[in-house]
Amino acid sequence: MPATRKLSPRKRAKSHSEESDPESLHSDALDDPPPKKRTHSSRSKPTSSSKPKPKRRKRDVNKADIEKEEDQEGESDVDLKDGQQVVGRVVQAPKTGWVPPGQISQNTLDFLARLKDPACNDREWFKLHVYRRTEKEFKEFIEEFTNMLTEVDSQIPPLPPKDVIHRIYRDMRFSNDKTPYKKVKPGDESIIAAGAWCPARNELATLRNHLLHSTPAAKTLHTILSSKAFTTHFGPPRPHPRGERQSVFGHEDELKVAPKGVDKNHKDIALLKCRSLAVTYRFTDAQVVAPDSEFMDALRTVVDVMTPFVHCLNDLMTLPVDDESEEEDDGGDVGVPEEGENIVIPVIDFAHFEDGSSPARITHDDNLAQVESMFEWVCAYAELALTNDHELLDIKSGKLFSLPIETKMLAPHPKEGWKHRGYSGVGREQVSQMVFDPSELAAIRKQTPDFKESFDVGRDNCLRVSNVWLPEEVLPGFRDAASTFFNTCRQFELEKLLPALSLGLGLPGGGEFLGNYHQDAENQLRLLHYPAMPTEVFASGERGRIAAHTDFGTGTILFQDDVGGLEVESPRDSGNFVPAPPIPGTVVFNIGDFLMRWSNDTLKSTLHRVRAPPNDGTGIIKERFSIPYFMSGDRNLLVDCLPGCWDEDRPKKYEPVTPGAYIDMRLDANYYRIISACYLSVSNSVALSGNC
Ligand SMILES: O=C(O)CCC(=O)C(=O)O
Ligand SMILES: [Fe+2]
Repeated sequence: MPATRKLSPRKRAKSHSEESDPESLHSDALDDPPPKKRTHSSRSKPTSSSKPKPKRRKRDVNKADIEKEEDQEGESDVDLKDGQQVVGRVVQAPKTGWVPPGQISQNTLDFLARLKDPACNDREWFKLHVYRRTEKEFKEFIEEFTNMLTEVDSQIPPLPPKDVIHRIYRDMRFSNDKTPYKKVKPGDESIIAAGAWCPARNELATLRNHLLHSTPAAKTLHTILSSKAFTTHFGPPRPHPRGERQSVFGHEDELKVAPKGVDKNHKDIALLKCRSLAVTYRFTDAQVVAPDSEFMDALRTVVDVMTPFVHCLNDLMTLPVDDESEEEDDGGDVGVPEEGENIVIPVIDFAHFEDGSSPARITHDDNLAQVESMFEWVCAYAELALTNDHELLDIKSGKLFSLPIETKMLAPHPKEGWKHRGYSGVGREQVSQMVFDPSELAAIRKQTPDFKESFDVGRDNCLRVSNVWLPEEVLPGFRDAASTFFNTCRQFELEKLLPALSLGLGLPGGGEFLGNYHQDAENQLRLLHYPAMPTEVFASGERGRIAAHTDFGTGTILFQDDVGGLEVESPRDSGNFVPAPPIPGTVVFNIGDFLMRWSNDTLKSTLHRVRAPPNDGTGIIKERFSIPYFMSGDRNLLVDCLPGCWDEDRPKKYEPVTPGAYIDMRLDANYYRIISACYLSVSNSVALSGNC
């Protein structure tokens, strides 16, 4: 409730001196205990013996406000004795709505919110509305917070609140904005942040040196950034596709190009471009003012996750890089697991899935456990009874690509980029990972394109996109074999894979949930050929057969021959690619970006790439054949976050979207010259094999 306060001459003198010294406007100085006695009389103008009006009464609007508020409160009458004048009115803190020490009240948020209003952000308003109570509340909160912080992180010194709370006064000397107090952002924008913000030059150099040499500390950083707790709070360990904040990425000071002297294809280039390595966690106002110290508990959870990150950064910025432990990262040894890595890509055995015409169920508990474990993994091998059709990979597809180019061009990929059917020659497509900025795309496209050719096949009788076939006499039986292969994949998708995923995610409908969204899917089977190349082409390590990317859709089943070179990023160690070599009788399944979005990032799409296999001494890197089968949801069904993948603590991160709109957006980024086939990226690969 507002109250007028009379100031004695002594007080008034103090107030006058405060005008010229913003620091003295601190609430402690101003908001003295209320006068013991308040008198009521008509509000007096200063008497002739009063001192002149203070200069700072510069804004009539405030005067009017004061009068209005005083009148409203019926407290406009103040008996002024000689020598007294009203220099301001202190608005008392609300009487209700306060909370026990260690919590934040709505009163405090309201006060901070009003500071954002320029009409309030002036000294007069501040003096009149200083809520000493709010400040006290915040100091008590910080005291509790520091106790919690020092309990969780023993490296943090227990400093008193006054030493850690920022002053609210702005330094206006060099600013056009002359509002004196910092404007906090009201409305669900409270954050806790941790990390290294604009580290000094030497510290940044040391940190980058660790990354460049893949030191143990750098590996620890990757492990932390990719850990489940960290990604749940701060997002996947890679830059956001639209440059937004995600994990440590997306700060304004990030470099656009590689730091001087650093290879732009370095596996840690995204981290090397960061100048600040910091993460932020946001709380809604409702969370901040939640009763029973819920907010402090929530902060503790986040601090728990942040602590190893902070310790690791301290190491990265201070520990010298041990020359002995330097590992040259020339990219030439990709495909060979690093020593001590011991990474095993699980094999998911679908043998226990029921067979039959009705949607398959998982009938074996162990099997369900395996499916669940696949969610923790980038890439798993699962069994799929496609071994017979596999000959298509070796024979038909081999024959197809050895035809003369003029013959292959009898089934050209349509000019419309989105019609992913028919033949695309070497260099038509270059896979770019989530780059949507036109200038960046142009730069990527200037690089030599991926050396591969492809033939895309879709479902027969699709009205929107028809297949483009070679004349039958050119390659007899090819059309039949490719269609059969497509149908086998489709059957596996509907009867085994989608039910397994639905059950593994605990979706309603007994395994049928995801299948219902994949009824007319315009999936693509892509026959891929990477021609043999002289070793020198890959010698620098800068070029691979296909650049690191994630696939776009629900997921991809990927068949590969025995040449090798496929690698997937370890889910626990961002930037660390591990080989996913062919395992006889299995295929690889990867989860795509759309399913990641659909599942509110519960399932992670995983980066994969194809590097040249190690040099076998012949001077030639062997050709490679592979066949991805890209699965995507029904184009026009609007999908919202999957049930069970969001709740109050895990709010939905994405707007509903149709698979069609999402994939079109991704595909736009991928093709150049003659735009060729659809490219859906795989992550969380599962390899399928055996006798389901
Ligand atoms: O050739 C391969 O094994 C990988 C192909 C691939 O990732 C893709 O086409 O999306
Ligand atoms: Fe892919």
